[in-house]
Amino acid sequence: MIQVENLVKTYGDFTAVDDVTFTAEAGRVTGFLGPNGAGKSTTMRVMTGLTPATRGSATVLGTPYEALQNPGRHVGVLLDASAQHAGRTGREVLSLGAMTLGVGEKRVDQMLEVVGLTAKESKRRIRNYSLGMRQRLGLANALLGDPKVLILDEPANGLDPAGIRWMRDLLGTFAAEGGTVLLSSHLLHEIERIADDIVVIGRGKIVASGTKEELLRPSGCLVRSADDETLHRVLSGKGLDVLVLPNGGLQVEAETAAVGQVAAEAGIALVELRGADSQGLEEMFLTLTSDDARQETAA
Ligand SMILES: Nc1ncnc2c1ncn2[C@@H]1O[C@H](COP(=O)(O)OP(=O)(O)OP(=O)(O)O)[C@@H](O)[C@H]1O
Repeated sequence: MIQVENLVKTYGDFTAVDDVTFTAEAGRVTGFLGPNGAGKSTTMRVMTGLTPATRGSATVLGTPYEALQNPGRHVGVLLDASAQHAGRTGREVLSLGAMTLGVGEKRVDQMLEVVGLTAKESKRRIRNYSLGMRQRLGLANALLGDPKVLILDEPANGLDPAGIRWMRDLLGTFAAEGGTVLLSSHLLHEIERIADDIVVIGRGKIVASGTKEELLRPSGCLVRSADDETLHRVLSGKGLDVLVLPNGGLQVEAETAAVGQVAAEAGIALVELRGADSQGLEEMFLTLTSDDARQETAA
């Protein structure tokens, strides 16, 4: 389990992580999402003892990372697959890791097999690895100490479709066996498939967290009428949240029966009235972080 409580990280007068609280539970995969610069990597760096917190705390298995004895036996970390020593071979990196952790060389062979790096590839220098191969090696390194917790920053980056599916299965099995997985990713469709729980961060603050089902549950209803403008005014007048949909019609945070009643009282004929569809993760993410995302502007 990972617990982050009221975590604050400032750089000078800039607040990168602003009072962040969430839990990644054992036996579950938690997706950590946010636009560029939202504070995901900074939070993960604090969790893994690489950056000190300004205030608040992050604990892994109930203990701050830096207080864990032989942390690699408890927590597998992959924060930047490109940061591995380019002049070493994959096998050398894993062998050194195995020595530090006090696990045998046999574990190196096992992990190479788990991540699908062949004996020949493992003897190549990392500078000649593709990004996907570096990710696989990074994951092998993270798994080396047979940890209970995995903290992975963009692990799917650079993996081909088969690699992404392989990683999904691997992390799913790890969690099913009682492990805790926290992973960040910009691949929202992937997160939607793999994550049990989702935490969304925007400009250093948590903007949503909960189970995937809770967060993606449809809410409210869709209504189209002969006079949407008047209907909008009447519904808003009743204190209901109303959103004008780009392709016509309104989304209202209320039961269909209540909306029908309001429309009838106002004498507005309805063309369509139904429960809202479940919005996908991408839609939810863009809605929640629309204020925080950088706008891509043409030069
Ligand atoms: N050492 C540092 N000094 C100053 N500012 C920093 C430092 N590290 C991170 N930041 C700033 O903190 C903010 C959060 O950065 P962070 O890398 O955590 O974002 P992120 O959510 O991981 O983004 P991305 O999706 O782009 O990887 C950014 O504005 C970044 O510029």
